[in-house]
Amino acid sequence: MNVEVCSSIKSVKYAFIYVYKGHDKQVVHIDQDGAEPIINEIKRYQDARYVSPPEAIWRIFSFALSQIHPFVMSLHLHLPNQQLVRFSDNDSMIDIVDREKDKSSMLTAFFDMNKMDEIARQYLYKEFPRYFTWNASKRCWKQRKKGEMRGRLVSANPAEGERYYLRVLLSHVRGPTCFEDLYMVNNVLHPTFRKAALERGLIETDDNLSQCLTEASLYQFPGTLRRLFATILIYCEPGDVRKLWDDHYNSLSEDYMRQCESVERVQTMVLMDISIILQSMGQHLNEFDLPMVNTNINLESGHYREVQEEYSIVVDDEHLCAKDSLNTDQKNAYDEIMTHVNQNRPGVFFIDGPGGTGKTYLYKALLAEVRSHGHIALATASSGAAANNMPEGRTSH
Ligand SMILES: Nc1ncnc2c1ncn2[C@@H]1O[C@H](COP(=O)(O)OP(=O)(O)OP(=O)(O)O)[C@@H](O)[C@H]1O
Repeated sequence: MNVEVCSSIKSVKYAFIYVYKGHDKQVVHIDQDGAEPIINEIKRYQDARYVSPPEAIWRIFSFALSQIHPFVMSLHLHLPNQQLVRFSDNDSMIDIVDREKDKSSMLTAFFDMNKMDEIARQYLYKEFPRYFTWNASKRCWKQRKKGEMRGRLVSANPAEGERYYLRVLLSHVRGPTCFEDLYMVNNVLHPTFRKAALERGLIETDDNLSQCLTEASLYQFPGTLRRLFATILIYCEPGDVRKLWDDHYNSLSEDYMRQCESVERVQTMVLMDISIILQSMGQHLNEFDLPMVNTNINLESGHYREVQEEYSIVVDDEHLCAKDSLNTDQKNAYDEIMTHVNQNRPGVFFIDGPGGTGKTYLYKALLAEVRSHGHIALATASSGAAANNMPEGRTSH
């Protein structure tokens, strides 16, 4: 049995990736006899997914793939009159606009409930599903009698402007009965949610931006966080960019840190990623107070980042020496496989043996040998636990 111990919410983020990333699959390409196939191994590796027998059985029997307890409800977030409306191709535009039902959303119904019910006013929007149930057909909230539910306000990026500040306000203001209540601070009606949030002291410092990154780092992966960081630099004008960088560097570089041992190289890779995003938005890295990119580090030798990562694997001396202590069966397999590698001949080998007979030991010796010659050896397994047994092993999906 594989047991995963999650010690922080961040570990949970990685555990859940398997639930949400979609099922495994395999891509097969059949070439015509005699035709010289064009093989792009990297693309194949990126595209190929694999349906393992346990997963196939699990799906054939329609066993549940995941379960959530307590249920989490995602709460609508929209600006005034910008709620989502559903319609079919044949509906007339006038009917769609006039349809009373569509004027009500979870958010406006939350305002309506606050108007009617004094008790409701003590809760934040995100706390609402705990005490009220959402009736989707009648578009209204009703007092909860049983069951458990948590609310999660859908995320908003600071680059979205007003929608983001509306989210900030809804996360702090209890009992609003309409959008105007959120624009209103100390009896002054402000023209924007941003101004109202500022007046309430919710966004007066970079704390707010830092909080946004901290919150995002709980469920977003480093690539998305780097995009968010670049977006913040451009649209949110943080006062102290270097502090924001220092405080969130670990989250921004989490993936590269796992793949690469050189601290300087990791930093350069993160900065280069951010630089590319900034350039796509018309700005340059050197306009911000960020560490200098070390131009001596060449990241361009491979077209694909995956190639770069594979080349940067450091081979363990112990694994390099393993080839000298293989037993006879291991040595036979090793020689056969290495002969194919050295003569550049294709081949598929199946190594079988009872538990503890040295299969992984052999893989380590093979991986070290191939990698030490500057070649790429992809170590994959169908489960995370098995992949972890091999140096730089990965789960194949
Ligand atoms: N030729 C060898 N010389 C020294 N130690 C070895 C050799 N082959 C295997 N071992 C050791 O034996 C133990 C079991 O080997 P290994 O983990 O490779 O087995 P396995 O077949 O992969 O097992 P499982 O199927 O349970 O994963 C390990 O501690 C490994 O270091």
